[in-house]
Formats: sequence, C-alpha cells, structure tokens
Amino acid sequence: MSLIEAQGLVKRFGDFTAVDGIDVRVEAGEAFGFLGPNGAGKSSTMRMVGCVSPPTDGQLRIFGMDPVRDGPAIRSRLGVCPQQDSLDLELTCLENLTVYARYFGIPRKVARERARELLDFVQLGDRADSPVEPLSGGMKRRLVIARALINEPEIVLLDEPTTGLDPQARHLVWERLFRLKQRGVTLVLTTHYMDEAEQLCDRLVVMDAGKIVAEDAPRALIERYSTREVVELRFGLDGLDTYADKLAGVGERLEVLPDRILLYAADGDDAVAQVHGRGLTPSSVLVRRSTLEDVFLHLTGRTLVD
Ligand SMILES: Nc1ncnc2c1ncn2[C@@H]1O[C@H](COP(=O)(O)OP(=O)(O)OP(=O)(O)O)[C@@H](O)[C@H]1O
Repeated sequence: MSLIEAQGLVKRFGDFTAVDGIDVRVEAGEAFGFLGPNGAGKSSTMRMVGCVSPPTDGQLRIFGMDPVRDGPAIRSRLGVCPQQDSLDLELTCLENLTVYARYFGIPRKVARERARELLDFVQLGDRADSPVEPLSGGMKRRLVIARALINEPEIVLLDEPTTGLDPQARHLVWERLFRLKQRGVTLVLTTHYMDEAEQLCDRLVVMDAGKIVAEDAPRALIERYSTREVVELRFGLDGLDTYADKLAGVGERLEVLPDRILLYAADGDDAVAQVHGRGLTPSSVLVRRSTLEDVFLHLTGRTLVD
C-alpha cells in the first residue's frame, strides 16, 4: 500500500481551481517532491494531505485512511512543517516542542526527553532554554522540523522548507533532512528551487497551474526532457530573436529568454564552436549541465523563478 494515494484530486476556491485533478502516489521511505512556481497548487495539495483542507473532488487516502473522516488518526502519524514558521516566540525552544507535544497527548516526561533529543538532532541542543525570538531564520526552520518530529511521525510534510534562507542555512536544513530520510522517515516536500528538488527528492512531480506536467526521478526527468549540456549565450538585450534565427540548427533546440539564449546540445563545446563558426560573437558564453529548471522551461515555456 502506498502511504499517500491521490486520484483526480481537486481543490477549488470558489470558481478558481487551485489543484486540477492530480494523481500522486508516495511510497514508504522515499523523499517525494512537488516542484513548481508560486501559485502552482503545491501548498493547496499539502494542506489536503495534512488534513487541514478538505478536497473538493477526487480521491485521497493517507495511510489508507480518508483525511476528512479520519483526520485525527492520520494527523497523529504526520509531522507538518508549514510555510510560515508559526513558532511561539515568547516560549523557549524546548517549550515550543513540549507544548506542541500536548496536542498529541504525549506524557510530559516523554515529551521533555524527546524534545531534548530532537533539539540535539537539529543542532539546537545548546539553545533549549533560550527564547525563540532571537534565533536566525535557519535555526527557526530547524526548530520547526524538530517540532514536527515530536510525535515520531511516519511522514513529514515540508512546505518550502528552505525558502528565505541563505545558502549556508539551506545546506544545514538539507543535511538534517537527509539524516531523517536515512532513519526511514518518508519526506514529502514542496519547493520552487530546482536545486533543492534535485538534492533531496528521489522522485518528484512537476506542477504548473494546478496540474502535474511530469513525474519521475530528477535525473530521469532531465534525461527525458533536456540535453546533457546547455550553452547560455548573452548578446545584450536587443535583437535576441535575430540571433536565435542565425543559430537555427545549432544543438537540438533553443530557448530565447528575456536576457539570454539557451542552446540545448549533447556537447556544449561543440555547440559553442558552431556559434563562432556562424560569425556570432556573444558577450558571454557559459556551458553547464542541464537542470530541472531546463525541464520546467521545456514543459511550460516559462522559468521556475521569475
Ligand atoms: N484560501 C484560498 N482562497 C482563494 N484562493 C486560494 C486560496 N489558497 C490558495 N489560493 C490560490 O490557489 C493557487 C495555488 O496556491 P498554492 O498556495 O497552492 O500554490 P503554491 O504552488 O503552493 O504556491 P506558493 O509557493 O506561492 O504557496 C494560487 O493562485 C492561490 O492564490
């Protein structure tokens, strides 16, 4: 049995359809991602899975149960890290965890022991008795992860786990999430960062405008929808379409963005030689590996982050 199973899942707000008939299966022990730009319907999906927002239509089963009928039973086995940290700023780090533990009816002594272990796990052991307010954004995010683990959940839902964090803080969060996965916890996360999706997810769905446009392992998606390498060419901002016409036939495909042209080719250096062979002199040339951003661009014609 899959831990999460959605079929034709729909969420509407009035006339607006935020989630438009998606099919998803999440298996035990995997890290599963919803990748898409702002407004794609990722959070709305997570809120349905978290049993805080009832589906408008379709089927949803979590641990084989119905989120509307069996919400409390499902929630007792879920850990939730919402997009907004929602910590109690006046309490200490430890108290934030022990107070949260009460919602699950965890005995006080057990809660305190677990809270201390979890604070160590997220590298906040030395902050147990400090107030939350002065913590950095990255520390607060790790505290929310610790809080989400207080009921020893089988699935942890993470809505944009590193949005707003600096690179170093993001890496610390990623590293803790890797550890969690190693412990056998199933992770379900949303992100609009393609590097986060590539780093963390075993499998993901690409979402756009409420629909799933592709599903697979990150590498498999890149192999299917992009080329091995990409050449980024800059010529100044004007006349990119004219340059694109002159580049017809170089590489397998090209995309014109507002500030650059992307040439998709198995061999980037070979493509660059062809660009020069056509008498073109870009102001900058960058050869890089394809990413999920290229997959998204190919599937939707738009970039993930504007
Ligand atoms: N309670 C609501 N009432 C009306 N519209 C909503 C509501 N919640 C979400 N929406 C709309 O549904 C769409 C999808 O929102 P959702 O938050 O699920 O997207 P998302 O992919 O998670 O993006 P973000 O990263 O910005 O949260 C958006 O256009 C949003 O404005």
